[in-house]
Amino acid sequence: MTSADGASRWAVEARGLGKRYGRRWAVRDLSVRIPAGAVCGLVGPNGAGKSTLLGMAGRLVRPTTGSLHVFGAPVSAAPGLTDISFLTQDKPLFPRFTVEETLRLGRELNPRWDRAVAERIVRSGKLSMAARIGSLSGGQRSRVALALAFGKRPRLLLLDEPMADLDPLAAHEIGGLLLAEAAEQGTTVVMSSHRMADVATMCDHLVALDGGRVRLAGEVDTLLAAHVLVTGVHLTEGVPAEIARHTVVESRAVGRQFTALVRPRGRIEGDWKIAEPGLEEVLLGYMRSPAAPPLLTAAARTESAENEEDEGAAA
Ligand SMILES: Nc1ncnc2c1ncn2[C@@H]1O[C@H](COP(=O)(O)OP(=O)(O)OP(=O)(O)O)[C@@H](O)[C@H]1O
Repeated sequence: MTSADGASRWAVEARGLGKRYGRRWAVRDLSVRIPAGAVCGLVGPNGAGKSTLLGMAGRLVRPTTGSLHVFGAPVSAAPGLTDISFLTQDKPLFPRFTVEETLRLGRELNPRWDRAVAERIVRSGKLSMAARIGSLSGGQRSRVALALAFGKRPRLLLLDEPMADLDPLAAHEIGGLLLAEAAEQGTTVVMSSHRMADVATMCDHLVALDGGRVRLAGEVDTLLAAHVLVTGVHLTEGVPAEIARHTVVESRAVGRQFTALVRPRGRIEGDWKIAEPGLEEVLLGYMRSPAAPPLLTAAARTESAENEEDEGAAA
């Protein structure tokens, strides 16, 4: 879909997207949208397919099946090259270059180079422009790599675990910087992370993968609002009938104490305590329960999937 000014509303749109390595699918039959302007967390256990999806959007990995559009154009189309900046997990930089030489290379390679943005990111870490990359700590290198990525002024910034080697203070500082720069430049950010706290504080959208498939996708607030935590006393085996009427993502009983993560289809009857779950509780519930049906909010569903099961507050 394109908006009135001709720009696509969707930064990323995958339909039936798949990537197979040998006989094994890393990403399988994936249909999902990420709106332009979103800061989207890409989460899931090791081997879920996060890097593969980022790699396909960043043109480092060629899809086996399906289609992938970035801002409405097929990802393979040449004109979009400068629109995308992809920071891979290994954050490749030349160790013998100084910070200044690294930024100069960024300027020479990128026609839309924004020197002020790149230098601001570097200077806010109190890095010397004369320091060699090889002499920097992991976190300091991450900062230079982010400066390069933002200096490109991409419309879509793909970050593969950008906070992985940062201490909590640096992660907090770089996270804030990233959000401020993204908001100022209108950049869409898709970042993979295992750090739920970062995702919860930074991201307004979420795509959760497991086994190469989407388990949850959409606005964080809408996804959270679609779930409740139900607790109470239950004397018999199994899920109580009044709970089983709803979509039960996960349930467990310890003694007489019953707990369930539920996508309610209307009011939950009975003497149950109902609470709002946190993002981590929802994500862990889906990761522990592979049989629970996936949930994509209306904003995340592609048209081909729009007639699929409609339930809960997220529909
Ligand atoms: N180049 C490759 N060759 C063969 N298999 C691969 C390759 N890249 C990824 N895979 C496989 O694809 C699956 C998904 O891997 P991917 O790196 O996308 O997962 P991930 O979610 O990013 O994991 P992590 O959280 O550990 O970084 C895994 O089973 C992995 O072994």
